[in-house]
Amino acid sequence: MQVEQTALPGVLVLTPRRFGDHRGFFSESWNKRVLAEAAGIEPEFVQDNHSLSREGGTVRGLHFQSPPHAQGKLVRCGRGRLYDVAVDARKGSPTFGQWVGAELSFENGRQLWVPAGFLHGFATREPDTEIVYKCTDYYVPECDGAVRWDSPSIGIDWGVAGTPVLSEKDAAAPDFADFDSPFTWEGGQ
Ligand SMILES: Cc1cn([C@H]2C[C@H](O)[C@@H](COP(=O)(O)OP(=O)(O)O[C@H]3O[C@H](C)C(=O)[C@H](O)[C@H]3O)O2)c(=O)[nH]c1=O
Repeated sequence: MQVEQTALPGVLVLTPRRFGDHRGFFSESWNKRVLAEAAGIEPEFVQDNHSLSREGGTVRGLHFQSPPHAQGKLVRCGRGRLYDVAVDARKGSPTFGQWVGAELSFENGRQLWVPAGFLHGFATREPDTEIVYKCTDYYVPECDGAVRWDSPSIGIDWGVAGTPVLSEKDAAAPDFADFDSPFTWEGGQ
């Protein structure tokens, strides 16, 4: 598995190996031991998520779950193409409020590791794009939160022309500047 650091320490781009043959390909999309040995992370996943976005130019995010149910996410694109984004929301972090993005697609097989303490969102680049991701905690609606996708104080370049397709929740989310993050940087990475 190829491991790439990003500008946000702790956020990784992972590319599992693909074994191609005349039928297509095989890939271990997640292997606990390989993740520990190659990337030095040992998340305990408890829930897999899968969503389909019918239109290109759909944005889902920026989302998080607050402690004690903060979620780390291992994200990949099952069909189509998307731009996946992580934002450091940990108070006191040297990279607080900074973001990174990576294009994930069925074709490139790339994944993004988004640790707990980071906001997560994505923009679809094609119709009928499917995202699948493993989470380190269960869905707890009372802890589910959102920040505006286009918060000027973050300044994410989503690569989306005009207003994206949004849920009502995302359209009404507060700006990052007005967001009292529940996350605190614990030093180290
Ligand atoms: C997240 C989640 C949602 N739901 C239910 C709640 C709603 O009735 C319905 C749609 O939920 P929502 O509109 O929050 O779905 P997304 O906009 O795709 O939200 C997700 O998108 C961003 C990119 C994320 O990283 C999060 O996992 C998550 O916030 O699924 C569940 O039953 N379990 C869950 O884990």
